[in-house]
Amino acid sequence: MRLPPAIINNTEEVLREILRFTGPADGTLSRYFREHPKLGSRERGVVAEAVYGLLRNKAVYTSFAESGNGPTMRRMTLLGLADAVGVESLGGLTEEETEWLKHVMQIDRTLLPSLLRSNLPEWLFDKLVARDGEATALELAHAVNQPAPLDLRVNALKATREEVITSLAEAPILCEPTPYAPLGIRVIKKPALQNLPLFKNGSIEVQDEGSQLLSQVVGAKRGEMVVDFCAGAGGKTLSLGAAMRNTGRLYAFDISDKRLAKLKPRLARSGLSNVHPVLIAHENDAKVKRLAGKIDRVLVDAPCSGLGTLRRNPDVKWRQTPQSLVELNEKQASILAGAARLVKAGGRLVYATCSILDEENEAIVASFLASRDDFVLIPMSEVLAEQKIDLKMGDYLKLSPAQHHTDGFFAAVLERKK
Ligand SMILES: C[S@@+](CC[C@H](N)C(=O)[O-])C[C@H]1O[C@@H](n2cnc3c(N)ncnc32)[C@H](O)[C@@H]1O
Repeated sequence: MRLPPAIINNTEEVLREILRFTGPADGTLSRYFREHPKLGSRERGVVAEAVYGLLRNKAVYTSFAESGNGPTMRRMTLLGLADAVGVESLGGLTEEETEWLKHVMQIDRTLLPSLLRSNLPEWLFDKLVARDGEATALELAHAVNQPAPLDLRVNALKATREEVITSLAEAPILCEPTPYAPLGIRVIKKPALQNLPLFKNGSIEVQDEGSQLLSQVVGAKRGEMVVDFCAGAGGKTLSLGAAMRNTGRLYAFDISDKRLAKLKPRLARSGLSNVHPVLIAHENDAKVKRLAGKIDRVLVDAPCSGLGTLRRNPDVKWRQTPQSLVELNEKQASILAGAARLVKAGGRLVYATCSILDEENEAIVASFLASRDDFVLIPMSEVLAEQKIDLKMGDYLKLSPAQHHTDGFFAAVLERKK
């Protein structure tokens, strides 16, 4: 069935706003849908798919849109929509538009110049090529340009992975165990989960396999004192609390009360009672200093560029700049130094990001270690062996959408000498 012609105007309207890049695309899209309640669920789905497709392929679509006649933004919109539903499903096109769309959708994109084909901003593509070579950079660019699968984590306090898989199959929801994370499940299509009893009773949470692995390398155990220093809405807090079997004490620090507020209902579902959310003003807050030298494990899931999550947030690549990276690097180093004072002798500090860039990852860890001879790096290969995770890594956890089919994550484990 053809889509109503009005959907082109809706998509163009929201796209115009999103392409100003004044805030995250998902937030703008949700607000637009709230303000346009008459859009049905099918239409919303199509608008969202077109917008995300366009953000993923913005470089190529901009160059296509510059060919042909008429306003560029309309042609960008048509490309996003044609990609989402096919040219035949679009109503309200002129004959010329139909012909033009059919022509550009057939262009062999593998023949385009590398930078254009990567759909990355030039500064980022150049950085990746300088580090990995052009072929690997293009492979990564291709992998981050695909939509992410939906991964779930089983809450081991409430169910086993096998029980959840059986129960999902009855729904029926097609899924399979994730290859590396022992409690992960990859859902084949993307059903609405919110109303499933398994979700309501806290047996499952949505969490990318990479994020699950990152929590696991923290190695939090029963009865320990643990701090999740940048807890946000608590994706990793929940997995750490479950790994501690709801014992010990887990502090969830963050400077954003909005994000910590989102943790509350998730905590209620999870059945965890060992988690203490704490709003801090900054990394040197007196609440941090009071716990100095007392903590067994500290996770710093640092604020970062988010360039490892482009599969979910394709707008991020157009919103980050070399300048914003410099500012993030200063913050990352300062948060790591602030969090380090919490760690007791023999305790561990885990520095992590969802970035694929060395300057947010290895470089921050190297400069921390250069100034702190009371910390040593524990090679990730050892940590993974301790955790019985079958993944080949060197000193660091470096997960890549191209190789591991997770979001791009980095983690380093540092131990305070006894
Ligand atoms: C990558 S996000 C955390 C995601 C979260 N750990 C999860 O798994 O869902 C980084 C978080 O760091 C917080 N943050 C920024 N500056 C901070 C600081 N100085 N101290 C503590 N948290 C900070 C941000 O509010 C944000 O929630």
